[in-house]
Amino acid sequence: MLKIVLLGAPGSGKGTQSEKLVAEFGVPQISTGDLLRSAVSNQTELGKKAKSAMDAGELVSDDIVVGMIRERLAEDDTENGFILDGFPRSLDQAKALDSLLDEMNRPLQGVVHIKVDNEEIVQRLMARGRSDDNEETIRNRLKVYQDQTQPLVKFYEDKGLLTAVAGVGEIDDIYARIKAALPAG
Ligand SMILES: Nc1ncnc2c1ncn2[C@@H]1O[C@H](COP(=O)(O)OP(=O)(O)O)[C@@H](O)[C@H]1O
Ligand SMILES: [Mg+2]
Repeated sequence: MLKIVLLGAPGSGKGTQSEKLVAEFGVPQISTGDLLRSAVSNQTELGKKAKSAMDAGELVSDDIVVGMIRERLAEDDTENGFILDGFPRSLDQAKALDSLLDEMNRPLQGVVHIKVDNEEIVQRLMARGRSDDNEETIRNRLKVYQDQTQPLVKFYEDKGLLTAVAGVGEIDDIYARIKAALPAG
């Protein structure tokens, strides 16, 4: 059983580290960014609504992402847990997640905060070069992260759920730190 949130700036390595956790623990990674990008490329109604916010590096509306998470968590493969990547991204989303997990009687076990400093983040995102990774969007996403997502550090700290790990160095070394930070049970 592993029910965790990976918290960290865009480009902090949440996706990379999730893949390794998925392989080892056999629970799915749930990435709102990946779900949204797939909705955009499939040109669904939801994708059409989300696209402009994504292109601008803004947050997509809560009703869209919370609805997506609600549906995804209802699927059978989350029976043994989940790794949330890129959600929650604001206090409102964190509170929505709390009540959702309450409803389902599946409380969160822990939150791992992958810490990488801003300069390194900008370098990584510029190198990644996804369509929502141009310089202006990157700058805006970092601002959105600082304003809206960073407050989650305190929110989860206050709940006694947060562990921070250094997100720099070799991927395998970071993974070892994350494993050491995982909640027991
Ligand atoms: N929880 C969320 N709430 C609102 N918007 C989101 C959320 N997750 C992803 N998005 C949208 O999708 C974009 C890409 O997200 P993501 O793939 O998680 O980026 P990264 O992995 O670089 O942090 C975000 O900039 C945002 O527009
Ligand atoms: Mg990601």
